[in-house]
Amino acid sequence: MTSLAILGAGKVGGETAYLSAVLGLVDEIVLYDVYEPLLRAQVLDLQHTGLDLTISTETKRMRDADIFVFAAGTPRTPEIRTRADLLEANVPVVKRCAELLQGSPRVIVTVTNPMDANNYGLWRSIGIDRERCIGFGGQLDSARFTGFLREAGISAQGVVLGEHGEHQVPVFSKTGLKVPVNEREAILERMRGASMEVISGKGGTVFGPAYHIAMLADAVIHDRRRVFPCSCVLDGEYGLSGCSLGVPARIGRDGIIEIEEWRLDPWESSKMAEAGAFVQQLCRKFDGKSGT
Ligand SMILES: NC(=O)C1=CN([C@@H]2O[C@H](COP(=O)(O)OP(=O)(O)OC[C@H]3O[C@@H](n4cnc5c(N)ncnc54)[C@H](O)[C@@H]3O)[C@@H](O)[C@H]2O)C=CC1
Ligand SMILES: O=C([O-])CC(=O)C(=O)O
Repeated sequence: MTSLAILGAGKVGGETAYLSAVLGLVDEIVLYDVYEPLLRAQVLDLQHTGLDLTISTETKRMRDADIFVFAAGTPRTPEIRTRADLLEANVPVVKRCAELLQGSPRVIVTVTNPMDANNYGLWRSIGIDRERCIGFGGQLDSARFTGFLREAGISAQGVVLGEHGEHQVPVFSKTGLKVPVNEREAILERMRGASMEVISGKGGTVFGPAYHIAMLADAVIHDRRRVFPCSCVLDGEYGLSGCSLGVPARIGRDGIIEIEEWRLDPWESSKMAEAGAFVQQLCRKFDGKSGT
């Protein structure tokens, strides 16, 4: 039996539960939200699909899940400029989540923003192996990057490392094409605003995150051992530590199997260093030192 636990049954948590059920990824979904009427409605709505699935709302069961998705907390509205601006609001939710997970599931996927800092915070607060904590966002940024490349007439699979936020690092060197710096900066600026266009129009990003979270869950559940751009707690990789940051990581049933160290060009390396310094400062919030 495969069990998926999701904390936060809102837009992303709810859609992830639905998609995982429809794709037949799991036998059991453990769903919880502090807002009881929403939780009840989401459970009923899932039950009304008629799919052969056990649905539980018992938080104790989350600790035994094969994969746990942390999607609880405050999302952005058009008034909240950056994901990092959500830190103060979501630190207490990270801490509550850590208390809930004491026994801890096999693999944890952090979605709640600012995702990189929160992934680091969960890892610090629960005290488990860093390989078991995966931060989600790089796949989504990479899909957006691929779309912008296509619009610029470049047919290549885009990969984005760095922060899931203003300090994204699109890896142009991987496309095999020479893209001048001014063109890189123009694409990067559009990438920074990509999700806000969706948030302004429909109140939040839903299909994109849910699809890619389900693909990540699939890699864990089926031990795919594929490389995903995702946020990992770093211990010297890319010259960084004291943070979780987007890097290429091979994902399997127990989480992160290995972090690949790609050769980045000078523009990418300097963006990666900036991203690291920025996220390190956010992560200090969880080290008991003042960060923001
Ligand atoms: N990493 C990524 O790529 C993405 C991250 N996000 C982030 O995911 C988070 C959730 O986004 P949405 O689903 O759109 O928000 P939402 O507001 O629709 O859902 C969040 C849910 O969390 C619940 N909640 C709050 N505190 C809780 C607690 N202590 N325990 C259990 N439930 C709690 C709320 O009642 C709410 O239902 C936000 O921080 C958002 O910024 C959203 C999209 C993509
Ligand atoms: O932009 C946001 O606040 C939600 C998010 O992380 C995304 O869709 O990439």
